[in-house]
Amino acid sequence: MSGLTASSVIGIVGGGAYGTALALAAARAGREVLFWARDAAIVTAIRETRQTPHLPGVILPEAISATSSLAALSAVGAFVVAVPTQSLRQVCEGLAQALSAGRPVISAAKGIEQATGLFTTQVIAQAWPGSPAAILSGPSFAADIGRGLPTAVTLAAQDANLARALAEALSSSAFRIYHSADPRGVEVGGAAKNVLAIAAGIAIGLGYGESARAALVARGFSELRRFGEVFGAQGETLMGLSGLGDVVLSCASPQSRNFAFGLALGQGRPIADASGGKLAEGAFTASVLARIAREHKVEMPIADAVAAIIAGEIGVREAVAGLLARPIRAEN
Ligand SMILES: NC(=O)C1=CN([C@@H]2O[C@H](COP(=O)(O)OP(=O)(O)OC[C@H]3O[C@@H](n4cnc5c(N)ncnc54)[C@H](O)[C@@H]3O)[C@@H](O)[C@H]2O)C=CC1
Ligand SMILES: O=C(CO)COP(=O)(O)O
Repeated sequence: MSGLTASSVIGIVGGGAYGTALALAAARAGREVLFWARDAAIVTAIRETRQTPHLPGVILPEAISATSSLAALSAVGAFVVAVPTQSLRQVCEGLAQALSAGRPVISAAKGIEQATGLFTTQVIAQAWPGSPAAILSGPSFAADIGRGLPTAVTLAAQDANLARALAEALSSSAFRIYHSADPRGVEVGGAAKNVLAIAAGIAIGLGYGESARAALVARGFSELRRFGEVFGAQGETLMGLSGLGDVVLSCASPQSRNFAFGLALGQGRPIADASGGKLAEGAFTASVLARIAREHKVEMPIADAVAAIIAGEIGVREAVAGLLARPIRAEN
């Protein structure tokens, strides 16, 4: 069904932290891996030292070969694309120009495309027509995967058999992949959790404490669930690894770049340098998430507040005061 065989090479597209971690995971699953990075320095570093600055201290096995040529990926059996959501279309268009279509493409990006409001599997379907799209998402820091710590994620595709084949091909004892036929549910969780993690970081940065964080996480998850329902996401998916699981991880740990970005905002850092140069996907997804919610008349006050803060329309204290002043209502 997937065309994958035991000897299929896995192509990892995206030279950053998560691409490197997923290359390692695939190699640990017994796969030969072709790792594509735009940045030639990353390719050289891997070839010469078996290391990259994105996962310091981790030695990459020989099963991982690195290249900066898209054409070199021609023999790959399935692709994993691990680039920022807002770059996904451009990268997939590049793949479409360089290679024939038809092989599965797994998105590892967590976000919504700003210009179109599309989820990442929809972007892949448009940018590389004829290549079945899947999504891999769930609570998993690249550094944890790099260290071989136990991690579990969800891989979803509309075709349940494809999702199962891909999950089996990439799983190992330390990196367990559950499969699902609810890609939209998985994508909603991954995109919305980043916005929620920024909100949780802001609350902690402001010194509002753990009770406030728990309240935000619970009310934010309620928003995520309402949003997911509009897109036909299954409740079990939203309550699973890619939804609740990733909300729990990302809202709890400064290791999350989104949480750390919110923390810095709460501590008074200006928006322009609060991310410390790191990718905080939620900062790009907040406005489009809030916009789509408004269009579908889904109430998402926490996402709205994060979007307004990032747009510079409101300060963090004012935003929290606005949330606390909302009318008392039934919990659901
Ligand atoms: N780092 C992590 O722990 C996790 C990251 N993710 C997701 O993975 C995606 C990528 O994140 P990271 O790898 O962590 O980010 P990163 O910032 O470490 O790396 C991003 C990579 O994408 C490349 N890139 C950006 N635009 C490109 C373009 N137009 N063409 C080619 N390459 C381009 C950059 O050169 C860089 O190598 C994000 O959506 C993130 O939410 C998901 C789970 C965990
Ligand atoms: O998605 C992640 C963990 O599941 C990584 O979170 P950050 O992108 O916030 O670092």
